[in-house]
Amino acid sequence: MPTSKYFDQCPPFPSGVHTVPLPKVSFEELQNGSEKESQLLFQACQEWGFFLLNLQPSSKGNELLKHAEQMFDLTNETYNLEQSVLDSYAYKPPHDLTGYKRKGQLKTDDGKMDCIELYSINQDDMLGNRSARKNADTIEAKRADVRQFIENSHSIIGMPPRTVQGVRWILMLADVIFSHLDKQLGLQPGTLSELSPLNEISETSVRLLRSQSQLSPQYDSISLGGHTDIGTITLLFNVVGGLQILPADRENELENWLYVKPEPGNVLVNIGDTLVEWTGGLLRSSLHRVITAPGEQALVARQSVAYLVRPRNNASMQRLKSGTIPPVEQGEEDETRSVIEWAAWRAKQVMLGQLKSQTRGGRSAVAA
Ligand SMILES: O=C(O)CCC(=O)C(=O)O
Ligand SMILES: [Fe+2]
Repeated sequence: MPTSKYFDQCPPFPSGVHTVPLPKVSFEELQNGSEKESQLLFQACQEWGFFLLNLQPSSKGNELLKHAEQMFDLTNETYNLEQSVLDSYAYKPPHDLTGYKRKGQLKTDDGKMDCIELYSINQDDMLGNRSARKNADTIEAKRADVRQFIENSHSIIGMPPRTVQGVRWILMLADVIFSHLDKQLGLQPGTLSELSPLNEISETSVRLLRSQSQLSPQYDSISLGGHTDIGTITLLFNVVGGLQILPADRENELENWLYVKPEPGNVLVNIGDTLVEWTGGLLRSSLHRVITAPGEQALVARQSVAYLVRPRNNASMQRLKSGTIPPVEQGEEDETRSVIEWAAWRAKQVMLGQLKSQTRGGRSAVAA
């Protein structure tokens, strides 16, 4: 979530709604190599597939919060554009998900249509790894800010920063998270980072999301249907509530979903399906969705910013090998497709209704 500026502008998250007791992991402790924090992170990735990462008081963490705030400003500027202008940057599913998706184009769990707008910005476009796309003017004007957001986020997750002005901070986050996951999974240091380098083509994106305020809120209205993220890891910044997680052992019924309470100074981190595949189901990718914000928060527009990390397109989906990751057993099929082939197959399965989004993974580790 960004710094408190955006929190101060909206009504408080109400008490009395059911929230997920998500573990809070300290980024500074992870940077310092704390084994306790490393284990907390790993357990959260197994039990919930989600955790809150407290970016304060780390200076690198605070830098990321400032960049996230710039992305919130960019979201505001972009959604202030005329509808016809936004529509001229429309995404082209299923092959090209970069660009703008207006509300009402996706079916939600209850058979109704979504009410969220998305604008996806392609990482390679921002970093210059592929020829530049023409994005909305607001985004074109802020290419340097977006690059900076990507670089800083990436470094927090786990990719060696490249000397591209701006993008480095988001990448730093990834570096830290992946190095702890490498350790807990018994992988060689650098394994996960090397699968997602910034200078190789991937489907990684920065997504700006917005749903409008409601005058007479319908609290059970689903803005974005239940799904898991397809990539490795997602960093999600939000201020207004509405994000919900379905705990692993629960049926998909309204009362079973739990809200995530946005916390100033924190970023929400979640595991995607690729890490479930690579770890033979050791890590969990949880079903989540967006519903009308609770209480008075429904009366204001809701925006969020997601950094959705995908591995390089030519990486393999094959299970990683270590003393901790369960080996492929007899009768089990090992995945041999590349990241890009697997993603295309999966998108097709979902479109044909043959693959239902559901929580996956969370299996116990083998004794090392
Ligand atoms: O807006 C949110 O809080 C969630 C967005 C999300 O889950 C996604 O973009 O994949
Ligand atoms: Fe998601």
